[in-house]
Amino acid sequence: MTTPEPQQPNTPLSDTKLVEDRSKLSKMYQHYVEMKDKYPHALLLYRVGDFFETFFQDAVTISRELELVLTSKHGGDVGRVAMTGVPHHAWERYTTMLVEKGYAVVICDQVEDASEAVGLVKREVTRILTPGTLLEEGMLKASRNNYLAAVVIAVNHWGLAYADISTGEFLTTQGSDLEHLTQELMRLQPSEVLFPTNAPDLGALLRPGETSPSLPQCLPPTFCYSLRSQLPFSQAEARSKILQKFKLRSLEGIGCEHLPLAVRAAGGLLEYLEDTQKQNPVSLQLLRTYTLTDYLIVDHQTRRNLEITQTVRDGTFHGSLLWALNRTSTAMGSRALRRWLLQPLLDIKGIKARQDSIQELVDNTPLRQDLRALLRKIYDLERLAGRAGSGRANARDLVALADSISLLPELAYLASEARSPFLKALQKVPPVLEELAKKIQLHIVESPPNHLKEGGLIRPSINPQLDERKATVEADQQWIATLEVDERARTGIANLKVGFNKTFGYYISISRSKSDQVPENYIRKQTLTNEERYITPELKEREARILTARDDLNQLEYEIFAALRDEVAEHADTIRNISRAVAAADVLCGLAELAVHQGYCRPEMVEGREVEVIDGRHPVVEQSLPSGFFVPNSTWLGEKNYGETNHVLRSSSRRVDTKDTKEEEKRRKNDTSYPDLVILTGPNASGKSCYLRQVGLIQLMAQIGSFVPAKSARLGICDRIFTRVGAVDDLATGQSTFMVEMNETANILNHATAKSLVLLDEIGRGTATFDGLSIAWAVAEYLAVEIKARTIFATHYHELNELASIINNVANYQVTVKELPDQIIFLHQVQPGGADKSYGIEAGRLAGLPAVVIQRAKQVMGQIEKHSKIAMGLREGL
Ligand SMILES: Nc1ncnc2c1ncn2[C@@H]1O[C@H](COP(=O)(O)OP(=O)(O)OP(=O)(O)O)[C@@H](O)[C@H]1O
Repeated sequence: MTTPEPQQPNTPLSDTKLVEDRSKLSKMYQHYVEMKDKYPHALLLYRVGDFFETFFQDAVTISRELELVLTSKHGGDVGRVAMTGVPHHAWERYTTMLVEKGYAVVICDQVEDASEAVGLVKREVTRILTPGTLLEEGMLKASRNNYLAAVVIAVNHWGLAYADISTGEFLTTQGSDLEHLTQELMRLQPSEVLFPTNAPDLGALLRPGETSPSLPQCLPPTFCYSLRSQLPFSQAEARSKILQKFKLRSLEGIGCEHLPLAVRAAGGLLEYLEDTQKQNPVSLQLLRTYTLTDYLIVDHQTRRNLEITQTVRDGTFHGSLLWALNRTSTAMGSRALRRWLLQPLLDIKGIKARQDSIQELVDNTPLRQDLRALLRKIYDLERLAGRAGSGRANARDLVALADSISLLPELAYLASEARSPFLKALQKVPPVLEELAKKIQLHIVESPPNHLKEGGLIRPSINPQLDERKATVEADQQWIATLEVDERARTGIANLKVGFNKTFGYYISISRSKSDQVPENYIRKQTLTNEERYITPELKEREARILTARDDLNQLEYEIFAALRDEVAEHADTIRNISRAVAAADVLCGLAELAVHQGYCRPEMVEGREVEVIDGRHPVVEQSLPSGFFVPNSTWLGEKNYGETNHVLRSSSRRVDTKDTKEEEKRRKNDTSYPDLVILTGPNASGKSCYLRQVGLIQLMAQIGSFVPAKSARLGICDRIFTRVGAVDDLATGQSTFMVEMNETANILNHATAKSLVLLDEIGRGTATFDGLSIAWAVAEYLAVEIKARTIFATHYHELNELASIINNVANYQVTVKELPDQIIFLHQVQPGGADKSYGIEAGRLAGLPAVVIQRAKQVMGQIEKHSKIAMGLREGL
């Protein structure tokens, strides 16, 4: 903790610690400092009239972060205090910016009417916002979950729990390999991670990039970490917290009774939610335990290299796989598709169930189109239920919820003939929800205002007391409305007006030239340049009645609304269950639409290891190129008898033409023996990387149950997909390009199995040619012989083509080009055989290297080739 520097005289106080004697502060600041003491690590927004003000150090931080003017205000006998503020109606916008920057924000609001307060206005903390505990619509991204995670690490084991309080999801797991914990956090991309510690910075929220010695190395520094006390994370505390929250007697039923670290993480997370959401406890679904091995493991590198949710180049959504596949119609659907893509399945039955639904929707175009048209009208039921469940929904939320629920019977009707289980799940709409929707529509006006305490929410004839109060207010308002006409007639003053302002209430306004004509019962209240304002005792009496009646009316409306919201809250889980079914149906409708429009096929999922793709395409590049420009390519991998039956592909470095590919395809029909490892060679920019990624993406798409961009496909299940693509310096951790490459390669060799799919692009490039080639050779050999993982190894080391003649389960493929006398044409076709040239100089020419450099490069290459003994040496030596 740093000691504050002494303050210069006359500069405003910018640190509460500098206030030596708090009694010298004015009353309000004393209260402010008291509150700030309770939340030293958060920014405190303190309501003063129409503003949320911040003082002392928070004012300095906020003015810097939000680029607001830093001013100061008299704080009592201590002099001036640093201050900045935001208008109260805009708090959500400013808070969102602060939370996005990784700050926790505490809202301290006025909880009594300032005009009725005796002494200091009563203020209380009404909301604590941290990155992982947001519920407000404007603060959340519709297309992705907002996860809060909790991590507990003990010797050789870890526990991880996570929740999205806006949708109610709550899951926990436990593992032993710390690498898996890191990967799981990278998959979830939580907005905030809780970590128990005994360190003195307890209670701090570390923003992304900020470090603390109490955080273990395996936790990626890219997230926000809230450092919490150990106690709620202890086994006994955590267990009882879970039992109490879900009214359970044992954890056996939810599968974590024997997973102490999973329990500790989940309990600690619940305690944090209780602590930060005191005013409105969040509603969560029953905790679920999951196992990492239930899903295809796609590590962070691979997810990045395959550009699943964002591109590598600039991190944008546009150009990612999710972008190419997303045809969903609802926010729930787009979140679900994202989750599916980040957690592909291993279970063939589960995959086939999704495929069956897609097939049904592909075959039945009217059903697909009708469902999609209806889904587009459905709001985010999942998050609406979440807000209602924790008492934060406003009247517009309830109307949106009711409108969406009332579309569900129509959805059920459309799905009534459906055969596949995912669509059948839409067939049952719980009657209680229909009743609830009707009740909301009956009670709340069609377009209610945003504010809940200013009336205008409830329809007439719902509550006799409410109608009565409304009638009184209306009668009095009517009296005032006719007063103007009556008084004009009575006084003969044609420009007499009745007006209202906040300070004086109702008044009668008369131009000064007519002031000698005012009747006797008028009492002068205010004189302006051109007019005089008067009141009458009767007018004031009416005014008092109107104001009190209106307050009562608004209060009663609010109470009726709140009771209705509580009723919705009781059914939050039911709404969420049906919204999960809607989300899944939406994803499947979208995937079916995509399959139809992009000409995808249903892959046959098999128990074996084969990866057989006929005329596959890259799902993203295909959509980015003009129609018909993408050249489809086939893939054959993963059948163990390869070497014994195959002779064609083992003839290395052979150039083949299209006829050979056709023959190869014909031969393949009767022969299921495919290599495990393919050495893929070809000129620069010919399409090797694209092909490599295409194979990975097709496999991944198949394991989420989607159809795939190919003429046909037969695919065995993969346990992991690994990629090693491109070379990027990891400056943040001080690792060189080559070290990053070697670390990633080591990870692959240590974790890949015969069921994995390994995609390697140019291993060994970042070092001297001999070292690089030797490493590449040894890595390929290890993968083919020791692990027998299905592998595509793209390389410019043509020497590796020799492996095919030495190892049975290795084959050579090349991406072909057409060579003309003074240029090459990229055919982007993958064919059997190995390439013997890279045409790198030609690529340099196309990129615009000066002609003299190209000329000189050709000369140098001629000489090097003459002297090179690399290939010969390897052939003889190995
Ligand atoms: N099958 C294909 N059909 C049409 N265009 C393709 C195909 N494959 C690749 N391309 C185009 O060729 C470009 C180069 O492809 P890619 O980056 O895969 O080449 P590469 O062989 O890996 O090159 P290098 O060895 O220099 O890394 C891509 O940007 C893509 O637009």
